[in-house]
Amino acid sequence: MTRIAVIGGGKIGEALVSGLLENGFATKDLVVAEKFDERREELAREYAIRVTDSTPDAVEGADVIVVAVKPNDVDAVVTALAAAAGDSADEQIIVSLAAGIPTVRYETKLPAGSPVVRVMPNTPMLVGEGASVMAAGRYVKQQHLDTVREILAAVGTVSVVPESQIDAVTAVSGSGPAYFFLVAEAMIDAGVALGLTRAVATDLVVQTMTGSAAMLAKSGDNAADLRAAVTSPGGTTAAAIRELERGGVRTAFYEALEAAKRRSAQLGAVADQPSAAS
Ligand SMILES: NC(=O)C1=CN([C@@H]2O[C@H](COP(=O)(O)OP(=O)(O)OC[C@H]3O[C@@H](n4cnc5c(N)ncnc54)[C@H](OP(=O)(O)O)[C@@H]3O)[C@@H](O)[C@H]2O)C=CC1
Ligand SMILES: O=C(O)[C@@H]1CCC=N1
Repeated sequence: MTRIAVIGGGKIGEALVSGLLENGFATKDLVVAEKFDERREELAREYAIRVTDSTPDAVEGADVIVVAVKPNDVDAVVTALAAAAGDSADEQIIVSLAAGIPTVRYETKLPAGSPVVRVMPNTPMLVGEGASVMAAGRYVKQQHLDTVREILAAVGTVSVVPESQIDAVTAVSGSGPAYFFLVAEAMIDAGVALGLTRAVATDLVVQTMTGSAAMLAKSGDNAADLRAAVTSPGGTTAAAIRELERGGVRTAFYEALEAAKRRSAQLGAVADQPSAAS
């Protein structure tokens, strides 16, 4: 089995570990490096995996190294990986989950030829329903992508795009769960305002979201047609949609996703980085 070291045991690191363990990966094949003492204890207790405070310790003997720290912490991790790389005889695949950080940022510091796969995952991988999108770095071969795909496929769908599209992917599916949670939160509050108990409103919203997503995935109809099918002439849905359109919901989504994509690009833009060609 592939041995995986996860650097950063925060929200997305935990979602990955938890999803992998739920889906057939063995505790002995997973190790997490995490800076924060309490968090280390929490992860070790919850998942019975090895958790260390040292990146060099975690990556020793790993086939795949997943970097799951905040974008600002990536450079420090890459420096540690570069120092540790000399100790490893075997090729290790680096998988970067950090929003915005380009593969070249790793490649310029790691030993020449290091395979770096940039991945944008999302938190539903915690329940095996993630959407992960991979982009290959300069030295990545098909066999590296196959290995990473096998890991991510245990926790959801996996697709591949050119790295130039990863900021857009981040705006759609990386941040996407937050948009749906926001809509759910607003609908639940609105249901409560109409007199439903919070428990009833929550159950109804969750099931309506689940059912709607299942219809989109399985019916073969597109979103516009499915929405039209709910909207009876002169009925309740038409009255509601008119208010949503008046509130600018559609424009708000265009603007929101543009802002997310822009922010992703900003996170990766560091003025003094060498160019990909150097
Ligand atoms: N959350 C999400 O939905 C998604 C996140 N991502 C990406 O995943 C990355 C992590 O995000 P998220 O999990 O939300 O962030 P978190 O802050 O929850 O987790 C990062 C963890 O890494 C720890 N850490 C920092 N530096 C090191 C280090 N050198 N060695 C070991 N551990 C370290 C942090 O500790 P401390 O807090 O003490 O610094 C923290 O516990 C980000 O780059 C983000 O862009 C991608 C897709 C979705
Ligand atoms: O908000 C963020 O920056 C991260 C990346 C995608 C989802 N969460």
